Amino acid sequence: MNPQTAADFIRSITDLKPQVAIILGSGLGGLADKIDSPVIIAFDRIPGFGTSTASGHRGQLVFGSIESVPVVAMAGRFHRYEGWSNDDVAFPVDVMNTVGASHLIVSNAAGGVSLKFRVGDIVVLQDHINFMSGVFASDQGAPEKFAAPGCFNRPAMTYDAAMSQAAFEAAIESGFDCYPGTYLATFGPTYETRAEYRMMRRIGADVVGMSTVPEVLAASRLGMRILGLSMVSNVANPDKAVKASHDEVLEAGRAAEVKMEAIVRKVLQQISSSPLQSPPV
Ligand SMILES: O=P(O)(O)O[C@@H]1C[C@H](O)[C@@H](CO)O1
Ligand code: HPA
Repeated sequence: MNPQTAADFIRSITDLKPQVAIILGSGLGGLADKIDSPVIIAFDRIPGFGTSTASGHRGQLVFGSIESVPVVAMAGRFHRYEGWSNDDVAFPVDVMNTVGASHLIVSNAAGGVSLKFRVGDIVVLQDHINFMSGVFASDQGAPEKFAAPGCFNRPAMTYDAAMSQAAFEAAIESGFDCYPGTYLATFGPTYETRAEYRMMRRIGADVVGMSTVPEVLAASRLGMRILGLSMVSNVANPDKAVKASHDEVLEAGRAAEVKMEAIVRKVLQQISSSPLQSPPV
């Protein structure tokens, strides 16, 4: 599916040109209710979009503004474990970029692998480890975009220093814990064994989740500036048998929404007052 077809459909409903795209992870969808003058489009109306089936994901694109910055938020996302291909998961990023977004704020709920994290902490992604199968290849073959010159290069990485800095400033101002970290993406949907958590900690992961990397790779390919945020929804403790559940993940997300909102507002204020200066790292 061509992103332009989806963009044309969206244009028939709203001519708002978003500067920033926001992907709201599990339990974090409430931020969509904070968007001024919202125009809501259900995913299943948009050509090429699937239907989000994971619980805690509403399945809507919400256009409007926050802090006077035009935004589009994805309330819900697609996951590989729901049966979508990498192209399906990344398609909305292409579409949001086609309708104008040059920046991406992508959030998720994730297990805290690093010993220092507590439930509700926010981790500002500096890098990722990709354990999802086949992320660089389409499940349907090799589409043109992946065969472009340079596609075998390391993705020009990726997470934006100035947007990260704004996130840390928001945490200091609002008085909550926020750390830099590396996200490890698994295919899911099972949570990890204790041995797997131990291995992830050893190889340098700070948080583990089941999303984000396909969207980040697409945004990186499109030259978007990217802020990645994980909300620690459960402590991935290799030393104690603790059961993780999706309900726990959703509940932690709702409790941490206020922190995500503080960060998003700060980043958007900085974008609107003086375009954030540093290039992507
Ligand atoms: O969409 P995100 O990454 O926030 O969803 C997390 C990861 C899994 O989909 C699920 C696990 O409970 O929540
Ligand atoms: O512990 C976890 N592991 C994988 N994905 C997750 N998403 C939330 N918590 C976790």
